[in-house]
Amino acid sequence: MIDKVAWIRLENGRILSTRSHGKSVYYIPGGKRESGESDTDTLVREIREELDVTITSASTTHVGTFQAQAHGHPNGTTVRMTCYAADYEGTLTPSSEIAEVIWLTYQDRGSVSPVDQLIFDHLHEQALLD
Ligand SMILES: Nc1nc2c([nH]c(=O)n2[C@H]2C[C@H](O)[C@@H](COP(=O)(O)OP(=O)(O)OP(=O)(O)O)O2)c(=O)[nH]1
Repeated sequence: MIDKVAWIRLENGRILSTRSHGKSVYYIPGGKRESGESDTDTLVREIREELDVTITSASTTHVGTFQAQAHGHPNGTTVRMTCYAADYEGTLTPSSEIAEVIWLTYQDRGSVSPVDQLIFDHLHEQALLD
C-alpha cells in the first residue's frame, strides 16, 4: 500500500493537476508520507517541493480518502490518497521534475490515473468539478 497525501485545489470548476517529465498521465499534486509525518506535514512538504507554494495549515479540509491500483506499478499495488482542500500562499511554480501544470475538468477523466478517476467522479457528483 502506497500512502499518499494529495492536494485538491479547485478553482472555477477545474482541478489543479501536474504531469511529470516522460509521463502521459496527469497526477493530482501530493506525495508519500515519510515516517512520523502527519497528513498536514506531508501535504505542506510535498506541495512546497512540487509547486513552490506554502499550504496554509489551518485551512486544510479533508475531502475524502480514495484507493485504487497505483499507476505505473505492478498489478495489486494499491495507492491510497488522503485528500485535502487547502488555501496557499505564493505563486504556483513547477519544480524541475514537473513538465506541465494544468487545470483539468471532468472531461479529462480519461487522462488521469485510476485513483484520480475515483476522485474526479466524487468531485463531479458534488458539482465541484465541471
Ligand atoms: N502524487 C500522485 N501520485 C499518484 C497519483 N495517482 C497515482 O496512481 N499515483 C501513484 C503513482 C505511483 O504509482 C504511486 C506512488 O508513486 P511512487 O512510489 O512512484 O512515488 P514517488 O517515488 O514519485 O514518490 P513521491 O514523490 O510521490 O513521494 O502513486 C496522483 O494523482 N498523484
